[in-house]
This record gives sequence, C-alpha cells and structure tokens, in this order.
Amino acid sequence: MHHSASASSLGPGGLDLSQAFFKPIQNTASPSSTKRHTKVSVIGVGNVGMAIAQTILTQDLADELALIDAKADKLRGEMLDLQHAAAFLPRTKIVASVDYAVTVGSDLCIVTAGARQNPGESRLNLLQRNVALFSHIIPPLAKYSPDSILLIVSNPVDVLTYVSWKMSGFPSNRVIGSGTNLDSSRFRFLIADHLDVNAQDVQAYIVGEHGDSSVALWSTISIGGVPVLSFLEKQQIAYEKETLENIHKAVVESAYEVISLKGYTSWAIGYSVANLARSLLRDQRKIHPVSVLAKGFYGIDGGDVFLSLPTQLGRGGVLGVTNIHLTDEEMERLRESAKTILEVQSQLGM
Ligand SMILES: NC(=O)C1=CN([C@@H]2O[C@H](COP(=O)(O)OP(=O)(O)OC[C@H]3O[C@@H](n4cnc5c(N)ncnc54)[C@H](O)[C@@H]3O)[C@@H](O)[C@H]2O)C=CC1
Ligand SMILES: CC(=O)C(=O)O
Repeated sequence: MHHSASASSLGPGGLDLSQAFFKPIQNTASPSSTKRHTKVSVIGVGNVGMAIAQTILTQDLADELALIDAKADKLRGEMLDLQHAAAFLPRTKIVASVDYAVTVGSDLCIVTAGARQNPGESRLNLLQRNVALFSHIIPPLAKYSPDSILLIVSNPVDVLTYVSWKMSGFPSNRVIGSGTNLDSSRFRFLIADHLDVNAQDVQAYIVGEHGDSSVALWSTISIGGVPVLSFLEKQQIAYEKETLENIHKAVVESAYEVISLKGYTSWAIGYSVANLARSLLRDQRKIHPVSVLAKGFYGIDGGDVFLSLPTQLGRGGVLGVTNIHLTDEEMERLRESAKTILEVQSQLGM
C-alpha cells in the first residue's frame, strides 16, 4: 500500500479540479526537458531518518522524497506530519510505503534503518542485528534504483557500507558511508569553541572508523587559511600534545554522551547527511571525510575495507580521494583503524 496525498483527487467523485483552476498554456516545453526531477529515498523513519528527511526538505534538495520503514503506522504518521508542513516549505512530493516500489528511480538512497546503541554500547556491537536487516533493504533498493547512489548511515556504518557494496553489486564510487563527516564537525565545533572562532572557518579532518578507532589529522587543522600547528611552532608557542589528545577523546566520547543524556543522536547527523546529499545531488565537488573503499589509499592494503578519507563528492558519487600529507603516526593510526574494521568484517564471511 502506497500512501500519498494528491490535491487533484480531492474533487467531487474524484474529479480532477486542477483544470478548473488553471487554464493550461499551450506549446510550452515539457517539464522534463527544462528541469531534472531529483528523487531521494530515506529508509528508516526513526530519529535519524526523520532528522535527515526534514533537513533535506527545508534545504530544498529534492523534488520527491520517498520514505520507507517496516512499521506502517509510524511511517504513515511521519509522512502526514511532514506533508502538513507544505505551506511553509519548498514544494516536494512526499510519498511513503512499506513496499520498496515507492523508491523507484531514486537518485540517492539514504539508509538509516536498524538497531541503535544502548547507553555505553559500542557501534560495532550492532553489526549482527543490522546486517540481517540489510539483506532485506539493499537488494530491493538496488533493484528499483539501479543507477542511484547509496548513502549508508546505520551503524556500524563502515562495515555496513562494505555490506551494502557487496549486496548491491554497485560500483564502489556509488556506495558511500556518512562516516566521519559528523565526527569532523564535532572536531571543528570543539576547536572553534576552544578558540572562539566560527566552526565554518575551521578546516580539520577526522578519518578512519566512525567510532572508537577514528584518527584526528592534527596536521590538517587550519583556521581562515592559517595552518594551526605549524603557526604555533613558528611562533615558538608551546602547546601540550595532551590538550590535542583530549580534544580527540571528546570527539570520540560525543555520541556516547548524547546517547546517555537523550537516548540517541539526531540533529547533527541530520545536518551532516543533508550536507552530503547537497554535494552529491548538486554536483558540488566538495571534499568530505566519508566512508569509501579505501584499499590502495594511504598504504591500506589488508583487504576491501570502507573507512573515511577526505573524498571529493559530486553527481557521480565519489570523484576522488585527496592526497593529504600524513605524519608517520597518523598513517600508523589509520592502518590500525582499518585493521579494527577488517577484524569485525571477517566475522561476516562475505
Ligand atoms: N552514522 C552515524 O553517524 C549515525 C548513525 N546512527 C545509526 O542510525 C541508525 C538509526 O538510529 P535511530 O534513527 O536513532 O533509530 P530508531 O530506532 O529511532 O529508528 C530505526 C528505524 O528503523 C526501522 N527499521 C527497523 N528494521 C527495518 C527494516 N527491516 N526495514 C525498514 N525499516 C526498519 C524501525 O522501524 C525504526 O523506525 C542506528 O543504527 C544508529 O546507530 C545514528 C546516529 C549517527
Ligand atoms: C550514534 C552515532 O554514530 C553518532 O552520533 O556518532
């Protein structure tokens, strides 16, 4: 059963009233020849899926938004609640169904369905539960939208991005995990807060696993174009390595803290994923730390592993991976992070 509301079906006896209100202008070009129709599907309408959906709507990123969940009532409720905001939002057709046919022809499929962490639980612990769900989610998405980009958000996101790549049969440039785009925002927030500057002026990357083994690239931090560590060194301003480690520790602890306080995280991941959706759908060619097939980059060669690297995103998905100069310690930590993910992945036998 598909749910959607259409004004044209509201006339007496199902009469199409649109013709009565508007006299069509003849000989105009068909809409398809003037503007591309952009369709986004969001799988899972829990805290995360809905934060993403509402950010995509407010930022006018899609012409059509399809929602999928296993719980039919919750799904219809969420669809209606969003549709009722139509008078305050850019025009977007919103549809919802438990049947994947509703996602047909999507440009971007965002997967947020699945179990989330209990307070204190690690992301990696969710693996078995969520892999089982993905076998019901990824094949139908690939079937109905064979040319789409898959953007995975459910945890553990790096391993589930690998699983989605395998299950979909898509080329790796069209399978992306939201990865450390969120961790990097938390990192930039903490640095900006520490120095009382705007987080948008802070460039700084967290790479590797979206989780406990993530890696802070201290050498990449710059503020308004000034590379911070080399600036401090040139000015002979002393800084404690421990201060840096504590900021990274705070990034890793961020999700645990929010989950222990409110039960889940939602707003920051909503903005993070909408930010990725914009770069992909609008061909922004922006660089984001996201989870991609990392084999062959930065000396990672132990197997097919997805983890976050600074990646250029555009309409074709992954356009390339930035070649940042890493210190020996950063390289070593990144390879350790890859090893952590591969060890978990090896339990899957796929
Ligand atoms: N990558 C990241 O940075 C982040 C990832 N997450 C992850 O996102 C996921 C979702 O988190 P929440 O939205 O808070 O959880 P939630 O429990 O609020 O929502 C999960 C939704 O998935 C649906 N679902 C379950 N099985 C399904 C299936 N087979 N098909 C379709 N829908 C199904 C449920 O009905 C529910 O509506 C979790 O795995 C969480 O760890 C959360 C925050 C950030
Ligand atoms: C839950 C999660 O992965 C996050 O907020 O980082």
